[in-house]
Amino acid sequence: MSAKRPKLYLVFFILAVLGTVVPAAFLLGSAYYSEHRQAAQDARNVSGVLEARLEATLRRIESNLGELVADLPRQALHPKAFSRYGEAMQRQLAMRASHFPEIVGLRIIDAEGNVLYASDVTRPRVNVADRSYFQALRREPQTRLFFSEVAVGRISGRTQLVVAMPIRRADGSFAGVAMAPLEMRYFQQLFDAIDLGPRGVITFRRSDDGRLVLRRPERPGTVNQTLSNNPMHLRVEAGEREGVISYRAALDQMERVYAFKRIGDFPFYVAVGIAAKDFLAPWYLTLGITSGVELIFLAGLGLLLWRLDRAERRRAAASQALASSERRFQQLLDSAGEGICGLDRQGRLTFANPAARRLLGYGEELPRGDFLQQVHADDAGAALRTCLEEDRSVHSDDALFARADGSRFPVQYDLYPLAQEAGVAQGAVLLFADIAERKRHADQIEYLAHHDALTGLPNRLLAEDRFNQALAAASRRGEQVALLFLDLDGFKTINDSLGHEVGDKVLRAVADRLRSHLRESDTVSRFGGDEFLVIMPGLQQVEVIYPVIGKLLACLEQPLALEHYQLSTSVSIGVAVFPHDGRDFTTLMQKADTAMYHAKDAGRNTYRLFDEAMNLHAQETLRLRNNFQRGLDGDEFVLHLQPQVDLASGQVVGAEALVRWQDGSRLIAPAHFIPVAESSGFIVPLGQWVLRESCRLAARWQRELGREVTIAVNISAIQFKRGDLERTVAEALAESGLPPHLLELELTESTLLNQTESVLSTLRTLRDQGVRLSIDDFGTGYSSLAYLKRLAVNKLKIDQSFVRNLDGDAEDAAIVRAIIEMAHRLNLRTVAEGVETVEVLQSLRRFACDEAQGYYFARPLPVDEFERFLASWPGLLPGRMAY
Ligand SMILES: Nc1nc2c(ncn2[C@@H]2O[C@H](COP(=O)(O)O[C@H]3[C@@H](O)[C@H](n4cnc5c(=O)[nH]c(N)nc54)O[C@@H]3COP(=O)(O)O)[C@@H](O)[C@H]2O)c(=O)[nH]1
Repeated sequence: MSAKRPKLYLVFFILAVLGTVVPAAFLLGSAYYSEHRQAAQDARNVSGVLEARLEATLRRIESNLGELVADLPRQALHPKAFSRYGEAMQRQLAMRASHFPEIVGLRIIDAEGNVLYASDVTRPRVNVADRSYFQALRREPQTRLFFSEVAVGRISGRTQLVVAMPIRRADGSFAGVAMAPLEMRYFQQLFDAIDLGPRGVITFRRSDDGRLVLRRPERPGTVNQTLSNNPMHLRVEAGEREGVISYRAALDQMERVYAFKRIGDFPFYVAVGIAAKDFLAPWYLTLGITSGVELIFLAGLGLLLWRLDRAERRRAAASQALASSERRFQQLLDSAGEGICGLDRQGRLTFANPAARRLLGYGEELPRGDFLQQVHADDAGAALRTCLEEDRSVHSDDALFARADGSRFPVQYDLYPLAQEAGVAQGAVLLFADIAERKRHADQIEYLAHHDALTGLPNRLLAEDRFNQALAAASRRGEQVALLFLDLDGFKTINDSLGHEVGDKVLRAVADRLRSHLRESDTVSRFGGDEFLVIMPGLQQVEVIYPVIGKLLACLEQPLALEHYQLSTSVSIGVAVFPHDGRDFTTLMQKADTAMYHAKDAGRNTYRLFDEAMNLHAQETLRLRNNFQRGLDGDEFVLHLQPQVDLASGQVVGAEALVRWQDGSRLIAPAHFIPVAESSGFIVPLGQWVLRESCRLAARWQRELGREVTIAVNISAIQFKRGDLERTVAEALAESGLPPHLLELELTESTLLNQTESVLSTLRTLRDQGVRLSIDDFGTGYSSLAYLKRLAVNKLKIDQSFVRNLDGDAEDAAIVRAIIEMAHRLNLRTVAEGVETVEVLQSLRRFACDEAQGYYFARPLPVDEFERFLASWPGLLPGRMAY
């Protein structure tokens, strides 16, 4: 219905247009034709009147001229007859002419063209033999009547058209002319008196050749002009005597209705034209007014209908939008995953979407009675009911709803009061979602966020939280809390050599053991890697932790049986205690960590309690770490050289390069910074610098002093692991030009023990190039003979702990002697370090030790001092003579 209405408006409008425009057009059309007819009639009337008048004039002139010619004595035409006939002739002519206001006068002309008599001039002495009428009549004397062109008369001086009649003798020959010039001004005045409207015209023309005789209004240059292709003249030429015709005039481009009429039998016709613009002016006015009124009416009607149509369309669009909104709303309700229920003011269910029915286990039939009481399993129904009555919205993130079968499930819900109508609340909408799954996820996320995935132990976050709780309780009760920082010994080796899977099993097993040896109130946490933390809260005395630590050390010492492996583990433990060592988690953790490193340094598989000295040491370590690069860039590292003396020749045959750090005025010993450089990795660039500098010095001594002094350089285990030792050595040799046999690399036993096959091959390559290898601190480690053979080292450096007391300690002496003998059997040279006394020197010589190094000869010396020492060394050893 509503869709059809706009079309109805259009039909109505079209009918209105047709109903008003068509009659108006018809009436206007009738009026138009009527105006046309009237104009034609008017033109015809005027042309009829004018024709009658002009015909009468011409006929009277014709009869007068005829009478005059007939009555004229032919002797009067003789040139000398004027005296006899002149007066009488003029009188007669004047009398006749007085009846014709249309003519200028009457004239009698002889056969030579002399005007003999004139009605208005006594003795005219004018000749007209050159005039067309005269010549035409002389040529054709039988002509009845002749009409000339319009011209200015010679006697009158006025514009005229001559009507001429021939005078014939008895034998019919030409004797002269009688003529009457028509006064054009007279006819002009006659035409002017007729009102044909401002653009009306009257023309008087010749019917034979169309020449214009007279036109009203006048148009200069048009008189005597012929016509060509004029539609009216064509009809006259065709023989029509009268008629009506409409056309646009070529002369002024004006549309007119013309009525034309031939003037009796004379060769003239008169045409009367009334301009369309004149006779249609009232019609045009009517047309304008009618059209205006019509347009205003139709525009008003159109506007009204358009507004009605628009209002109708809007109404239709609004109701469509409402319908689709309702559809969408219904779809929303049906497809929503959330339960949506409508409630009345009494808490009764008015509707429930499919999700609500499914979640609550309802069928088609909705439950009756107080729905809120039924559904709210946690007894909050009454409270909710109150909110409903008070039009308050309610939100709950965690509530329990009861299903139809009585089972319960967790929900999140919102209760919104419905808008009031006429001041009365409409009830409420209840939206709820089953959050069981979400809760499970949240619990899972919560668990993962606070536990270590591998062992299931609390992670750092939860440990910190537990610690803070323990700390708060301890603060209240005046108790202490211990933090035990545990790091597995040698775990990295297990991981690297047996793989991560075995490593993970070890970690899980360690976690289980820790858990099983601690109380419920203690927290065991894993910090990632092989680091664990134990929090022991509520301690009255710190001493109670010692048996626990003992238990932990003991339980982790027990070999772990993992599938095919029987693995030995141990742990180093650092302990920090609240409030003694700090009052917050971060500080205590740092301190427990520091203490743990001291436990590692102390040989592992033990524990250390944090003390302030450890802290200072840790700070110093940090300071050194931060300043290493600056030291290297600023040339703060220097080499000191300690001579090595050949005990057979007494000559200085070598020097050990020992690095020092000139940190401002402080000269830092290597024992202080080398371990830090090793733990930070800085030992790699530092070791490269030592190698380059050592080679440069030994090459200079060879080049400048002509001395072949072997330079012994200490190589750290880290340089093997992280540095490109082979290339570094090659570059140092190439750069300095030192022959490889003058470079000796000092390696510790422990370094060699932990090396992989690739490191051993590096050493063999160096050895093959001619670089010497010596084993430093020999006797303190495993003293494995196997690698001596495999590496083909050149020299053993007997540790100074055996050498120093060699003289007074029989055991040390035996060890030193055994090392020397064994070395010699293996074809190795020996060097004893730490020689401080002449007695020790003598003993070494007795044992046939090859070289010696120690304070007895010189302390490690700066380069210039060493060079002076080298130059001044006498080459003689005490007791040499006795040897
Ligand atoms: N990886 C690198 N290690 C280096 C480098 N430079 C030094 N070091 C290692 O630092 C440790 C300490 O060295 P230093 O303080 O220089 O001590 C050396 C000697 O001064 C000392 N010595 C020598 N003779 C005596 C003596 O008669 N009595 C006595 N009490 N001490 C003496 O022994 C140290 C040399 O030891 P060693 O290397 O085992 O020959 C030291 O372990 C260096 O290895 C370096 O550039 N790289």
